[in-house]
Amino acid sequence: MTEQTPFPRGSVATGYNGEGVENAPGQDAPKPTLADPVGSAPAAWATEPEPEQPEPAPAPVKKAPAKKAAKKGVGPSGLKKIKTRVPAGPRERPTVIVDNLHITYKVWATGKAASGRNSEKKGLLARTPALRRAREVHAVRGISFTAYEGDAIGVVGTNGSGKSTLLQGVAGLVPPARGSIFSLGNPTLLGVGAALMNELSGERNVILGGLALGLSMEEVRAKYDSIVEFSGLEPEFLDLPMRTYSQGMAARLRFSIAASVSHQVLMIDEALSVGDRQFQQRSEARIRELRESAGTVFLVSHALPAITKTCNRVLWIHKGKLIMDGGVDEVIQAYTDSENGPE
Ligand SMILES: Nc1ncnc2c1ncn2[C@@H]1O[C@H](COP(=O)(O)OP(=O)(O)OP(=O)(O)O)[C@@H](O)[C@H]1O
Repeated sequence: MTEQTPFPRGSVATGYNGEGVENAPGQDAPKPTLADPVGSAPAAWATEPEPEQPEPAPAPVKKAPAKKAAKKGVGPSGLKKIKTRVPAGPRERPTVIVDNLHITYKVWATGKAASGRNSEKKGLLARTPALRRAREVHAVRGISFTAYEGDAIGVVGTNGSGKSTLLQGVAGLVPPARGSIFSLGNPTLLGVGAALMNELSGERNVILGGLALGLSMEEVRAKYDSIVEFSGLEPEFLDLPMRTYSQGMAARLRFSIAASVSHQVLMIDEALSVGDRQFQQRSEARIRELRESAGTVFLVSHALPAITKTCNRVLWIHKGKLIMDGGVDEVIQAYTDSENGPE
């Protein structure tokens, strides 16, 4: 479990110079230009930087073996540092600016979260002080990028590299430890775990989900048939509680509800991989439409072909750092070729 704090909202990012972004992944990415940080743009929110904390004493730097250190362009993680230019595209207006974002989770060594003062005093752990030391997982380490209207951004990386955490940060579900996130509108995160009500029928969940997305009852009624049709669920299932659905069926319904409205920023975390082939094709086409309607779509997936077909840009994350940000072909190629690439 994570330790969460209320997520401040408020100021606004406008006037960003929307040119191609030169990115030295995870390290020397340029600072976004934020003119008029408070006020006049469409509804937006931003995290507020935390008050300055004294920097902890630097950990002793482990020297890389002489042979490796001599290898030009290779960072301490053993990954080749690659500078890329994000391909010129429909980059008029930024929709998401992530500036030097750090996200940490605090967990007890036993796997229990540091959920409150009392948890220290309760149970067996209280008698075994060595075990109940909190551990910090630094899941996102200084990531910076800017997303633009019309961008469909694939996010790739091995298991545990920080992809989901990054999207959860952008969605405001986990607070940044450091850094800032600026966004137009409220980014919608569609994950496999996104909550619908298991005890309610599919039909009720379509209505509930539509209302939760800000549609009026009339708009939900008008979209109802197309949502059900898109999901491909047999009509008889719509009367049954969601808990009787398979994981794939539930994921299809969730995607269909979320994709029925245009989002300024829609983030999809592995939700596509659970549907069948036909549904995946429909979903990929819908992502392209959403992107064309000037929204920004983020797609976290281990299915590289899905990313190749739907995205114009890819972020490669490794151990919480942005390794590469660029066009689909070059990033997928570098990721696939890397020893830190797909398992
Ligand atoms: N709720 C949590 N509490 C503590 N640690 C977490 C939590 N969620 C993720 N982590 C840790 O943060 C790191 C990044 O995890 P994250 O789920 O973001 O990776 P991912 O790239 O999405 O992985 P995958 O491809 O397996 O879904 C991992 O080390 C993981 O163990």
